[in-house]
Amino acid sequence: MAALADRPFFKMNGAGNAIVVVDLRAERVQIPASEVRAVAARVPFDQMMVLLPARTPGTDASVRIFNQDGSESGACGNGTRCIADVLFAETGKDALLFETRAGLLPATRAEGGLITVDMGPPRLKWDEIPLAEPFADTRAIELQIGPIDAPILHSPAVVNMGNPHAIFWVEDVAAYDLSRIGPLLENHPIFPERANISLAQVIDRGHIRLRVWERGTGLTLACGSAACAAVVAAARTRRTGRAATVTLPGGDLHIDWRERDDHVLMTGPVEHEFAGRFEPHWFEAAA
Ligand SMILES: N[C@H](CCC[C@H](N)C(=O)O)C(=O)O
Repeated sequence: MAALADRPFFKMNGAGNAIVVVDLRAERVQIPASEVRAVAARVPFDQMMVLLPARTPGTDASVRIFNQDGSESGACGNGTRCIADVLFAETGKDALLFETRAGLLPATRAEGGLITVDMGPPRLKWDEIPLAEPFADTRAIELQIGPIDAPILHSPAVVNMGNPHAIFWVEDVAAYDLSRIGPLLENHPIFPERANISLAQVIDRGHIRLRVWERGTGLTLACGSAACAAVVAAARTRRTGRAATVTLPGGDLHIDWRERDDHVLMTGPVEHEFAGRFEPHWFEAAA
């Protein structure tokens, strides 16, 4: 029988980012990519967050984060807020610590029912992104698409927030066909682990508008780690300060790149949509 068959799940969203939450803390289960894709075909999601038994003392759960195509991500800010909301309700705690492939992520309650996740420090060296070749300055790397003398997009900033991001500065985020450009850039050979691709428009020193093509998933209404990466990239080039609001198609996220410890804090909403159970027959072709 499929590992996920018959398991209960929650469908939620974080600022519009579509999240499925599966709680497997009672046992340690292997989840084949084919089963992740089988779920995505029935309950469309951007990420599936799988809670597994805590491994490190002091943590509340370990988490695996799957994209629609079955690939894994080290970080998902919006999904982490969703699982925090589920565990806040279950445990009555105000602070939680999750272990992901990218490290330990603390989550806390914020004002107005919002939730804050500490996404840790950004990684900014070329081999930490990772890029396929050395660049001394990741604030703007040499990369462009379109005609050589009239590029459609060029010179992105690159940031690793537990996952790889490229941010292209544009005058108007709505002026591009991101569903066509996104896959070309996601799979560009400069990104050996692929990348999440963002178009960012600076509104003012405290406000960015963002559209994201997510690695392994595609166009999304919101991507938390991309919002963090955009503010880091903006602050590094003095486009904004270290704290800014990021407006995504699905809602607003508040990002604060804390001076004291270099950590990036992301605050935003979560929403419960429905609960369900993965039907065994969904996985028949996935075996
Ligand atoms: N939506 C997520 C990020 C997903 C990133 C994933 N697409 C990858 O890096 O493979 C967020 O809120 O941070």
